[in-house]
Amino acid sequence: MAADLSPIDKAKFLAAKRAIDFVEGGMKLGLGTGSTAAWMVRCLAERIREEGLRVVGVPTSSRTAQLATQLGVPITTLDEAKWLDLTIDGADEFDGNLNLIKGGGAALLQEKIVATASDQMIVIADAAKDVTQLGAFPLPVEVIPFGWQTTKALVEETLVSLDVLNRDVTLRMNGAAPLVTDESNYILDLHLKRIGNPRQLALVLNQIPGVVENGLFIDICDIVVIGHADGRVTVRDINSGETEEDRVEFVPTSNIFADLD
Ligand SMILES: O=C(CO)[C@H](O)[C@H](O)COP(=O)(O)O
Repeated sequence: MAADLSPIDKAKFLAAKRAIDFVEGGMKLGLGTGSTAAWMVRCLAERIREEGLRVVGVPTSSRTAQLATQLGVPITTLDEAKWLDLTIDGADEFDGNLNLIKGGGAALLQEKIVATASDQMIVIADAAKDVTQLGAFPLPVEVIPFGWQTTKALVEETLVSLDVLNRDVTLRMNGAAPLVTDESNYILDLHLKRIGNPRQLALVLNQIPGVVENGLFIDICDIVVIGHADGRVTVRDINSGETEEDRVEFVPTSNIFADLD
C-alpha cells in the first residue's frame, strides 16, 4: 500500500512522522486538520498502540475527531482540556518568519483557537508550502452567513483601502451550495497573489463586522517540520533560529497504511 504513495504524500507522511517525535506522555495535544494532519493522527495512533503512550487530543474539525476516534486516539474538547502542550497541524503556506496561511480545509477557526491555546505549535508540510511571500494560495476568511454579500463587499473595500492590487474575492462552494464550516459559517477566498503585510491584513480583516476569523496565523507557529519526497526532513525552529536536517526511515508498517482506501 505504502509503495503507492505519491511523492507529495510521502513528504507529508515523513513530516508527520518526524513531528510525532516531539510528543511526550501526558501531553494534551491539538490535532490539526487536512491530509498532512491525518498522517500525524495515524503516526500518533501507532505510538499509542505500540508504546502505550498516554495522551489526549483536541481535534480541530469533525473530520479529525472522526479519524482520531476510529484509530483509537483519545479525544476531548478544548473546554475540558483548557490549555494544551502542543498543537501539530498542516498549513497551506509558511514564510521565513513561520507566518502561515491556513484554512484550505475550511477548519481555520477551530485551528486558530486550538493553536493559540497551546504552549507550542508545530506545522508539518511538504516543501512546496515553503514560500518567500505569502499569498499565492488564496487566503480563506470565515464569515457568518447573515449578510455575507455585504461582508464580502466590505472585505473588497478594505483591500482597496490597503492598495492591494489583486483582490478577487470568491465564496467557497461545495457543489452548487456554499460550503458550510463546522461552525456553520461560510468561507470567502481572497485571491491576492502576494500579501505585502500579513500582520496588518490579519488585524484589519478581523475588524470587519461579519468576519469571524482569517487564515493568517501570525506569530503562532514555533517549529515547521518539512518533509521531502527523497526522505529528508528539515526542522526549523523560529525561537532558537536553528535548522536541522535528518532522514526519516520510511517503514511502510502495515498498521499505519493498512486501513487506507
Ligand atoms: O489549514 C488546513 C485546514 O483548514 C490544512 O492544514 C491545510 O489546508 C493543509 O492541508 P493539507 O495538509 O491537506 O495540504
